[in-house]
Amino acid sequence: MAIDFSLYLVTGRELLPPGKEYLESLEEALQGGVTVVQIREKKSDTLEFLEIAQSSKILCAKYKVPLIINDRIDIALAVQADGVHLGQTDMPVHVAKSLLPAGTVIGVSCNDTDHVKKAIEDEVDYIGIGAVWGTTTKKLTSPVIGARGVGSLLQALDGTNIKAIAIGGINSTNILRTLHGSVSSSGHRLDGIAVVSDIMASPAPRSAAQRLKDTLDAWVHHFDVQSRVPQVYDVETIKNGVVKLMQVIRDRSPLIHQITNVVVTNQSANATLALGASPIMATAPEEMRDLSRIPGGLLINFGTITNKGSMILAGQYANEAQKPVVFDPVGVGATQFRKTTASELLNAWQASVIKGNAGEMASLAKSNEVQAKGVDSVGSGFADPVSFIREIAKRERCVAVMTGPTDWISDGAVVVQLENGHKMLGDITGSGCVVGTCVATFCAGASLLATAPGTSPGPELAKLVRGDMLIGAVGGVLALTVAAECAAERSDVHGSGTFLPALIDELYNLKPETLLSRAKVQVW
Ligand SMILES: Cc1ncc(COP(=O)(O)OP(=O)(O)O)c(N)n1
Ligand SMILES: Cc1nc(C(=O)O)sc1CCOP(=O)(O)O
Ligand SMILES: [Mg+2]
Repeated sequence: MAIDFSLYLVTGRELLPPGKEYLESLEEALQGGVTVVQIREKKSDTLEFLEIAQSSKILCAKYKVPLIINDRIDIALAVQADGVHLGQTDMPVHVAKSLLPAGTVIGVSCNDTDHVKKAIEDEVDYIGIGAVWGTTTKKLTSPVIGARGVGSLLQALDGTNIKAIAIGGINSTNILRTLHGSVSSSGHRLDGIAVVSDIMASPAPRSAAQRLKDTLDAWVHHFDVQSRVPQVYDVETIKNGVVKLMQVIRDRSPLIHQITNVVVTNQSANATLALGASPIMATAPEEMRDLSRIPGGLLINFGTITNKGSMILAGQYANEAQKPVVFDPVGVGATQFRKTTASELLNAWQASVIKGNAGEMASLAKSNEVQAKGVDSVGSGFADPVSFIREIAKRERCVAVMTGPTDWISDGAVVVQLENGHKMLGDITGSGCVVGTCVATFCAGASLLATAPGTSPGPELAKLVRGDMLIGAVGGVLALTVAAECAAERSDVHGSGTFLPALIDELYNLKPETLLSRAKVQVW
């Protein structure tokens, strides 16, 4: 039997909120888009398990959704379930197969590659990979594996038809990260996610399921259509796209929420205003949820790393709201603490853009080709920056921006090379951080453009991060580097002290025609 595993509900009656009946909750979840249901009854005796399985089967049949039984072959036989789910210490697969009718779907839990190898030998139909994230629903016996851990188990399935579902702590704030982050380096991806508490503990299971399903459907569309048929970019498309975003930002003034470092807070806020957007430099965890609901973009510049909790929350809420998240891992190569924090953040949410200098990007890619010194990189750069930036974008499943005398930007397919800027940018503090601000502002513009009244965004735009993040990233870098050229040429600029205010002025007065005529863009 072919099962759609995309949104796999595993029941947990003990988690129902007060006043919610089990069958009412199950029916609402089915209406919200659950595609397969597993009955998991860890505390019931046999009769109660049987009755719950029977009543669930009737409801699932009404919505044409298959039913799977956790652990118990006898219950599966009694209710003629579509399948069983077995853990590593449950009945061995070959014994279960000898008892169950041919065609019964068999799934097993896998936590490491040996489990996956055995599942392949046993010719199971699917594996449940977990736990991805921490969960309070079940006492875990192995450490959580994170999205990247899922990817290495997925790779072990290459060349088989076995389906893969991730489980453990998945909810609407981390689903995007779970899906993107788990794609293996061979391109193997999940067939679905399994969820207990995000649906069962919800007072509104229909909308909880619907939220997850919407993201899943958009993900499948994005993966199947967008990634296979990448958008075609040429220099003119890019330049015109950037100019359009300049106008959108000035017309609609998106809110740019920035968690950044104390050194650059003031100039970042001023640069945002100069571009026509609205800055808010909020760091309190209590306001992260509210801010995510306002259209715009989020910049996380981890500079002095003082607000890690808020950075995690802000990114997760922005993912949930499908808003752009721009990550600037300032000085990430400088200390072990920075490296650990960067990977913690990148595991917690899905970045739309990662921006750094050569040293920072090398550190994220674990490459020794370019070294970092403090927040600066040393050396002459990468021998093959085109391949490097494309690979890091592919690996992180986002747009990657590497700044320097030449700026390199990629979405994993196309690579854009920019040759604008002025050496005086290196004479003021935090010019790299302000590039991050400009990128976040242009990405917010791209997000607003994709959802403007009168446009009809396809499902991939409506549900994943909205808008063209590549054009957003190029726009942010170009705006600042072209403004820097204009500022440096002014007769009232005598050194770094006069350069900074002139730079803000030039951003404020930047005209589309100036940008179009000065932009030095090459596409690879
Ligand atoms: C889809 C899915 N994946 C994993 C599990 C866990 O099964 P198991 O390891 O047998 O643990 P229990 O659920 O029995 O506690 C699952 N149930 N479903
Ligand atoms: C039943 C189960 N199995 C897991 C595994 O890792 O095998 S984690 C888990 C519980 C998942 O619940 P929630 O979605 O509420 O976190
Ligand atoms: Mg079990």
